[in-house]
Amino acid sequence: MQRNARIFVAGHRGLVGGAITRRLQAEGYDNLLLAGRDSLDLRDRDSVEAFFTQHKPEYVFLAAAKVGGIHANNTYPADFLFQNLQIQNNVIDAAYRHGATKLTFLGSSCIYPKLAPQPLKEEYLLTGPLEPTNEWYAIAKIAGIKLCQAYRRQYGFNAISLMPTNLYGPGDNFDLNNSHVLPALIRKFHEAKLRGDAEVVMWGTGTPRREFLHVDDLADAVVQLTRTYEGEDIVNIGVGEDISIRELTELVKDITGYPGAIVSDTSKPDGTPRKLMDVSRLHALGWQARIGLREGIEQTYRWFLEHQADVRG
Ligand SMILES: NC(=O)C1=CN([C@@H]2O[C@H](COP(=O)(O)OP(=O)(O)OC[C@H]3O[C@@H](n4cnc5c(N)ncnc54)[C@H](OP(=O)(O)O)[C@@H]3O)[C@@H](O)[C@H]2O)C=CC1
Ligand SMILES: C[C@H]1O[C@H](OP(=O)(O)OP(=O)(O)OC[C@H]2O[C@@H](n3cnc4c(=O)[nH]c(N)nc43)[C@H](O)[C@@H]2O)[C@@H](O)[C@@H](O)C1=O
Repeated sequence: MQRNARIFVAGHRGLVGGAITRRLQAEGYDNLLLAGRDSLDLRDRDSVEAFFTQHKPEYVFLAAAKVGGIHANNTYPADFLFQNLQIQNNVIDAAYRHGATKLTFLGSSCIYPKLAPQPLKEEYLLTGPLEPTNEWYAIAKIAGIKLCQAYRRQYGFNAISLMPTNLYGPGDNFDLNNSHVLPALIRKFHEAKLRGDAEVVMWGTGTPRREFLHVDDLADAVVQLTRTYEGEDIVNIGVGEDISIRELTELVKDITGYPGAIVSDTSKPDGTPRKLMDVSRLHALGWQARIGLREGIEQTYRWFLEHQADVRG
């Protein structure tokens, strides 16, 4: 990937797209194509076609998607399935037809069966039923993986698919209903501390286990693998360690300095009991996470404090 290559980061205002953009800029890539949803709605095939005709990106990072936590996934199944299929179909097909050198597609750990053995190996894809709260999103992501594989087999298009674990970091969505657990907890504890609330609500039982990767680590892995990995097989991107939601809640409480109690709302879904990535393929490709969870949450909390006025949600 030459420093002056035309690189389209789709979704550059999001958590992941923002981190990939920062990473590329820090490495001196100075020909980034950064059209936001206001000027380019990726659900619209004609607009995507016009964009690719005009700009002919050589590299495409597909980090635009309809994204949300367990509640959003469960509440808007049609949006998660249809919009994600539209975005990825339009972008992957246009990238191929307009001669892109490479496309990097991002899936998610939720593509694996709900009760798959742990840690989750890449070959467990399509071996069992999905978690019901996010099966719509997972089906779209699986279709994206398969589209990349099919275009590689039939047309020789160099599309790779990377599967990040749960992510967090600067630029996250801090909406209390639609975000993922980590930004939601940061905001809940911070606001409860300011208001002097006696308790903070943790959704579900606290027993599910999740793995969390800082988005700057993710961006590092995505850029490295885009440079070095060419293959049909998907690659997990994670840390290889997990934590229970109860332990995570205690950790965020400690970092934010909230003195009150934690209570469970068991009317909210737990989702998948455990999602721990097997990262042997990733390690064999020469990449390992660097940012520890406590350090990463502390840094994200500082970012939240500095940007509260413009956080999403
Ligand atoms: N966050 C996580 O924990 C994980 C994320 N991933 C994957 O990483 C990718 C990025 O996720 P993340 O950064 O967290 O999500 P965000 O919601 O933070 O960002 C998504 C981006 O996509 C853009 N977008 C959405 N719809 C459209 C559209 N119709 N046209 C143009 N742009 C659009 C959004 O624009 P706008 O701001 O205008 O809405 C936003 O910039 C996704 O593929 C997701 O599946 C994978 C695993 C975990
Ligand atoms: C990345 C991944 O993200 C989603 O899956 P998820 O991992 O289940 O997502 P989550 O971060 O929202 O929740 C993790 C756990 O945490 C608990 N929990 C406690 N308290 C809060 C809370 O306040 N907010 C949220 N959101 N969850 C909470 C919550 O009940 C659950 O047990 C997918 O839909 C899918 O889209 C996907 O790929």
